Amino acid sequence: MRTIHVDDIKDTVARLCWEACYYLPFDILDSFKKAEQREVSPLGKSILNQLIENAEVAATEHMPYCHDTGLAVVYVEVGQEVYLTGGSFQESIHAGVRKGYQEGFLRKSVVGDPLLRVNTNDNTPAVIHTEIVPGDQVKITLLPKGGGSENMSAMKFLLPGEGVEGVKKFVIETIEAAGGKACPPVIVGVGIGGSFDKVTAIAKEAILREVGVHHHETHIAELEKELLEEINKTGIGPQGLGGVNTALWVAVETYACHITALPVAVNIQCHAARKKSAVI
Ligand SMILES: O=C(O)C[C@H](O)C(=O)O
Repeated sequence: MRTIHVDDIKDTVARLCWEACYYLPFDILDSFKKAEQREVSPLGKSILNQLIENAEVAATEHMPYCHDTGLAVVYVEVGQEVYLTGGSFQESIHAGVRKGYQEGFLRKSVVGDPLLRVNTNDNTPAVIHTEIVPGDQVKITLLPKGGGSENMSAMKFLLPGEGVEGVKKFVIETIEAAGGKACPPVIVGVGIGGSFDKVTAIAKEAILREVGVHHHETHIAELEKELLEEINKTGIGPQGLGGVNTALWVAVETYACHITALPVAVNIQCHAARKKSAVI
């Protein structure tokens, strides 16, 4: 067994909060540059250049890439040979978010009660997904999820007979309904299968996948390519002002499901596609 103190988890989460919000990942920045080269709309090109410049300024000035520094979604893979000591594991993650958002001067975007709507003023609580995995390490991934694109995400139970064509139709309808409100160019995470809860979980996991990496199964990789092409034919374009870059990438994750069901979820990630991991 390896002993890890929960304060290490807290400090790592805190660091990941501001690192994720200041430094856009390389794969996302690279996808902006490729999108700028393909873009045919002068306005679209200008927007993509502004996104690239914005990312560079945020990184050099150590400032948030976007004013919406998101709801902190935290994925933790805990090795089954790890002994966590020093207090509550869950509380150490919330404490890390509290510390990271305060010390990193990140906007606090969480209300404690969805109906009473009073800001918790420290961006807690986080949304925490924990998985027990082999090994003696703890891997933490921070996904600060912006509100605008999350609001445009959707889930639907299709009839199994609707098949892959039904899935494509639902994804395109969701992207068209989102239009400019999801801050395109977006990353589109699609979940297919599982249950009501699982399908949305895998759609969100999909947006964490590196841009440029397709699903390992050929028919799913083909679906990703077709969806990307169809989404970019909508003409919504950068910031919804027209162009050939509505999405930078589409990632599809699947899971087994009930014989009567074909659940589909579309989790839209705005161009502020922040994600950062660390291993303890
Ligand atoms: O939360 C916000 O500031 C706005 C939001 O991210 C949006 O996309 O409109």
